[in-house]
Amino acid sequence: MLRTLSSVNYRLQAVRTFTQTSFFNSRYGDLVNHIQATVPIHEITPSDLRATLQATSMWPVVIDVRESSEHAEGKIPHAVCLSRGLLERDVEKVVSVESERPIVVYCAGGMRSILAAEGLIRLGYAKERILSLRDGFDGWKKEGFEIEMPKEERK
Ligand SMILES: O=S(=O)([O-])[S-]
Repeated sequence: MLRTLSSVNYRLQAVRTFTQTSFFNSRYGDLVNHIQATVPIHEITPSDLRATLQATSMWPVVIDVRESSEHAEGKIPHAVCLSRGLLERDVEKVVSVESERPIVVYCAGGMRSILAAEGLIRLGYAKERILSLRDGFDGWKKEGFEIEMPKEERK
């Protein structure tokens, strides 16, 4: 499905159902699936996000909602780190509710970002602006796309 979001074309992915794995309990999966059944949150693939970041003059705001302990493995270039726990509190410092810029949220595997996206919509961000990165940072890495490593901390 191709959808126009301001000047940016996104190929939106069909809503999918998450099945339980050893990484999360079934209630967590049920919660994510419930959001996808009721809201739902649009997803973008790593390839489509990369193409968008390379092609468009209207970059989406990319927000990394992983915890700081997960940043050692790097992040998507230019992404803003705002962990899931601080997202609703601090997101307006990064992008305003009134802005038309698309927002892509990502986590490690693509589930927490669904919850994060729902939180943004509840805050008042237009649903049409919000995308979750399918398969998250793991999917981005698997494609072999660029990774920005954290700067060495000064001692
Ligand atoms: O929430 S997660 O997909 O990063 S495990």
